[in-house]
Amino acid sequence: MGRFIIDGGHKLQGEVTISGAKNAVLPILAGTVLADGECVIGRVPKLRDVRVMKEVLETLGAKAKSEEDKLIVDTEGLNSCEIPEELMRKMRATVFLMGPLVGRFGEFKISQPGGCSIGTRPIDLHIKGLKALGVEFKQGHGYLEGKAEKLTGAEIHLDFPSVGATENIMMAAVLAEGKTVIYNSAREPEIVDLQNFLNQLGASVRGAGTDVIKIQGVKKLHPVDYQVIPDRIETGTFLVASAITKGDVLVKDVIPEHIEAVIAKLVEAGVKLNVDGDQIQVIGQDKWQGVNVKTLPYPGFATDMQSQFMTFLSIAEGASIVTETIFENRLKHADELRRMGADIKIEGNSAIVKGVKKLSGTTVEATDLRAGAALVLAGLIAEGETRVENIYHIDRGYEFLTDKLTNLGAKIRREEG
Ligand SMILES: CC(=O)N[C@H]1[C@@H](OP(=O)(O)OP(=O)(O)OC[C@H]2O[C@@H](n3ccc(=O)[nH]c3=O)[C@H](O)[C@@H]2O)O[C@H](CO)[C@@H](O)[C@@H]1O
Ligand SMILES: C=C(OP(=O)(O)O)C(=O)O
Repeated sequence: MGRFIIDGGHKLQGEVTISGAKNAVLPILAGTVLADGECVIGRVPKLRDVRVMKEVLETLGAKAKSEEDKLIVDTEGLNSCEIPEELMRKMRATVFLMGPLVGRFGEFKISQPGGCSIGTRPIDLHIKGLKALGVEFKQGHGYLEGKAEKLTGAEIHLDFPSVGATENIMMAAVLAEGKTVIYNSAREPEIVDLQNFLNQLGASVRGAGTDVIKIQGVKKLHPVDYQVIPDRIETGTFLVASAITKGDVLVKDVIPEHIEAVIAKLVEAGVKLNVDGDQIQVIGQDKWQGVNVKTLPYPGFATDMQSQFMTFLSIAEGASIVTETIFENRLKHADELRRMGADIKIEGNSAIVKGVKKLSGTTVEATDLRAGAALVLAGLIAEGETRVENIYHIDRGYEFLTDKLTNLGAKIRREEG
């Protein structure tokens, strides 16, 4: 399974460059199916989820090869619309293939997607949206089939601004006949990135970044070169890593507007940050205050930063309340942080965190991707050695994590087996 072994207590210092965004590149790679030919996607992070997406595309008949930080995907030879169950189970983002496959070929066959154990994560809103465009669904033993003779634009009201449902509907609608309007759409930066990619392919999508997205269907799309946005969650994780070790780190190649909510909370807690263009300098402080955090859809505080922030608050001065409103089971890291000496009590969907003076190293388990990141952060400041088990979760979302942290002065190594 593999583990990280961290010797805590070292200040992080220096510069770190942020990789491409996992949550932007995955729908974009799925979206390459829409264009018949070779797309060159740039700033592709080397992550487990990206490798799975590449394997899925190859299973469908596409050719995909990596060149430095590029992934070249040729979807001309695509000859299957069925994703095998063992690949579906490997990650959540396989579900993004529904929209592109039905858009280009009028059909798909998938099974329930995998992903982090942070909640039940139904796909009813994806299905509702695709149905509105004309997709007929058939559910069998462990599979879900979708077919459409023709896709027709529709007005779709999402009950919740689901990121994945918004993306799937966008990708199905670009080749539908007529106009689609998605109301209460998700506003995350990754949606804007997908809109930009689709429009370069020749689609007509407007409004991403707001809660109404309008898509005018076109007849055909063509392949392009495209570069994905930097990862705002990796950015936030390194800001916290610097702050929590009282370090002094320049975080480079970022889009600060994408993590304003995290920056605002760090500043409220007393961390000094200098934002300058696409760089953020974190100036380490000896102490910081507890603050309350509530996760919300963008532009609110991202659920994907909640765990890492909880580690930060676990050694703040005073108490904090962390409330998780997006996923119903995303506070599991609290148990592991408690093993390291944190004082955290769970009440419903909130964690009451009372700052302690120090954490101490022990063996802890990553229960999901960001919980794993939170434990790595805890390991960086803990007294003694921390062993973070099940790091395959962390490999889903952080490129070159040990190298990046080691370059900043952390003592972290990976042990396989
Ligand atoms: C690959 C990717 O981009 N993953 C991100 C995406 O996940 P994902 O797209 O799965 O997240 P959603 O925005 O869809 O989910 C948010 C909430 O809506 C619920 N829901 C969602 C769809 C649906 O059909 N029915 C339903 O009830 C979910 O269970 C969850 O409680 O956005 C999340 C919220 O910002 C992030 O944490 C994930 O990192
Ligand atoms: C929950 C996450 O990812 P996914 O939706 O791919 O499971 C995440 O990136 O924190």
